[in-house]
Amino acid sequence: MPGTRFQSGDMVMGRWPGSSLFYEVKVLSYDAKIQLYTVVYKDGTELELREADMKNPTGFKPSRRSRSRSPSRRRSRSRSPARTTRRSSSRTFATETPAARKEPKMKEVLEIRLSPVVRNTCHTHCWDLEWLFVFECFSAASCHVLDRECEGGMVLVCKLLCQSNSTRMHIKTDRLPYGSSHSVSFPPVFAGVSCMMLFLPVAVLGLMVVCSQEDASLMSPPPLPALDSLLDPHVFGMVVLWFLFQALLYVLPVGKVVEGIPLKNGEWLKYRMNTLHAFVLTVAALGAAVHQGVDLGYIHSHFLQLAVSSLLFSVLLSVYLYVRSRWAPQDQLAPGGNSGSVIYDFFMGSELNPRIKGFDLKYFCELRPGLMGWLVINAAMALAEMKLHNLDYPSPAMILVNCFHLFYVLDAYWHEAVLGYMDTTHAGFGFMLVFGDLMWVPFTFSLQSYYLVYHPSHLSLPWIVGIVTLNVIGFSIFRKANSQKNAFRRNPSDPTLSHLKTIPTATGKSLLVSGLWGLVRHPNYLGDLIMALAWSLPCGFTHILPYFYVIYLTTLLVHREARDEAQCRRKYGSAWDDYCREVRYRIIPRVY
Ligand SMILES: NC(=O)C1=CN([C@@H]2O[C@H](COP(=O)(O)OP(=O)(O)OC[C@H]3O[C@@H](n4cnc5c(N)ncnc54)[C@H](OP(=O)(O)O)[C@@H]3O)[C@@H](O)[C@H]2O)C=CC1
Ligand SMILES: CC(C)=CCC[C@@H](C)[C@H]1CC=C2C3=C(CC[C@@]21C)[C@@]1(C)CC[C@H](O)C(C)(C)[C@@H]1CC3
Repeated sequence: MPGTRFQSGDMVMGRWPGSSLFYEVKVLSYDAKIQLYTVVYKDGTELELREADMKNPTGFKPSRRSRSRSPSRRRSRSRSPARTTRRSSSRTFATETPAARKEPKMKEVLEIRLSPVVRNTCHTHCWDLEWLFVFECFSAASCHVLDRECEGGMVLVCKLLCQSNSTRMHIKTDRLPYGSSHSVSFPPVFAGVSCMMLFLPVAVLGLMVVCSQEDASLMSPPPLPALDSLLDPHVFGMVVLWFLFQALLYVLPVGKVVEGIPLKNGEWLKYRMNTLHAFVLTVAALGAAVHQGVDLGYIHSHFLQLAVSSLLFSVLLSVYLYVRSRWAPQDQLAPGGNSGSVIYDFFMGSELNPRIKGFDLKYFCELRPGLMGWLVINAAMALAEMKLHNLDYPSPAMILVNCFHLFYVLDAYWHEAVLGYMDTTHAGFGFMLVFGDLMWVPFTFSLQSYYLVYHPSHLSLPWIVGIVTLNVIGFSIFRKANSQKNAFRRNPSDPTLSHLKTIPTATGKSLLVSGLWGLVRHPNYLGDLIMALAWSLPCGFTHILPYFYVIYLTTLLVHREARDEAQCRRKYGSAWDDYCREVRYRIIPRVY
């Protein structure tokens, strides 16, 4: 490349688009016509950079900077955001301009997350493929697609223009920043999603049927009753009534209104926090109904019918959600939420936070009809146990299970916890979550109390004390970890957290790296799993079925952890690798 400042093969420092961060790049070529260098970053991203955005590596010195802003946190080991990429003894792979040193300013860093989703099953012509690009920008910077290079109908490289500084980027789909792409290949997805939609409801019903057998063995499941005997219009009416009653409580003008997550268009969603009020009013209403002669035993005697009606209701609600999502504006869709496959979008959900006026369907379903229904079912099972075994009081095992579950749900209500969780902020609201909230949660989470109705379990006092202690330990870890993380995300300078060590990341957010978050990378999952075990133990060791919840939660959280890990690696780059090196275990110390 005669006459140019940098030659092909040179290792130089290149600015990451939209940010003030420089990373080591290799010069590939120079286009004299447009006066741009094509460079490749260490993670494989190819960009076209202007000469002004490239510097000689010798001019770079590692910056010294405290890891945290609060004076108390400054005591902890210093680490610059340069550590978001690795450093060698001889040179600095990334460094920052003084402007980026104050963490709030680091919001200027642009994080690009591309989720290409094929919208068309036709793989023959590349222009038949539409792509959905999800950009998570921490500044007003945005990019638009200039062009695509395709081969065999698949997009290989996307050419993007970063509007904030006119940088052009070529992003290879197999080399997205931090190596992630979720291109959807339809035939397997279609089959997988269809199987899950059939399998999950049948599994719930199967578990319920086995639970009511004397030999509650999964090895000898009895046949499912005929579907028409399970579909009862009266029961369906009760399910609809329950949903509407909870919806009515949700819209009551009590409880404070808080801001949740910002939408892609910068708007902040508002949520009314009145789950505890709703809980108290539900208990009062049920108390009044029982006083008026309503028999809660109906729930036990129509348990399967209730589950089937909830399933039907979930399907209808999901159809409504799918249909309305077709008209939803693009900026209200979940990442990857409009894949073009009916079945996939129906299952995963397209809209992120579907609302009817201010009524947030996802937030409502996550916390109310299902979780509250779970508690009511538990109470009904305690009554059924007393009736079946002629008891004055429920058994200690039943009391323990009821109390643990009640405590867990009240904790969720006290903290109105779901706003910052992955499902609220990232997942579309489709059949999976609707079914999860309205059928899976109430009818599988209550399996332990249902099991105890038919399988009495005698607990000695030391055993009771041991189980309660285990639950307290699990809950303390779960609560403390979630509260610390939430408080830290709300206010990173929170004085109550100033004793904790943190690692800064290039996005401007830091990661907690000591205390519970220094023990394992998901202490909140650990606490949840310990609690799950404590909930199963009162049922004894005769059958595996009461341990279904632990098995489900372990599977779900291990999968979630992997998904979150991939997301965090993409978001935080090698700062996340640093965190993983410092905190080696994911969920269980020294085991996993
Ligand atoms: N009972 C049940 O069926 C279920 C219960 N749960 C429970 O729900 C709760 C929430 O779970 P979930 O939403 O999956 O995940 P988390 O609440 O753990 O959220 C993960 C996010 O936390 C942030 N984070 C990760 N590590 C750190 C760190 N070291 N310091 C600061 N922030 C960090 C990252 O987001 P960012 O950096 O962007 O803020 C990451 O994406 C858990 O307690 C879980 O056990 C979950 C699923 C099912
Ligand atoms: C198999 C299948 C269809 C799974 C769907 C998953 C859902 C059942 C769960 C996904 C995340 C959940 C959370 C809770 C309940 C289960 C679902 C909906 C939660 C509301 C329970 C109470 C907790 O305190 C919580 C608020 C932390 C929790 C949030 C995640």
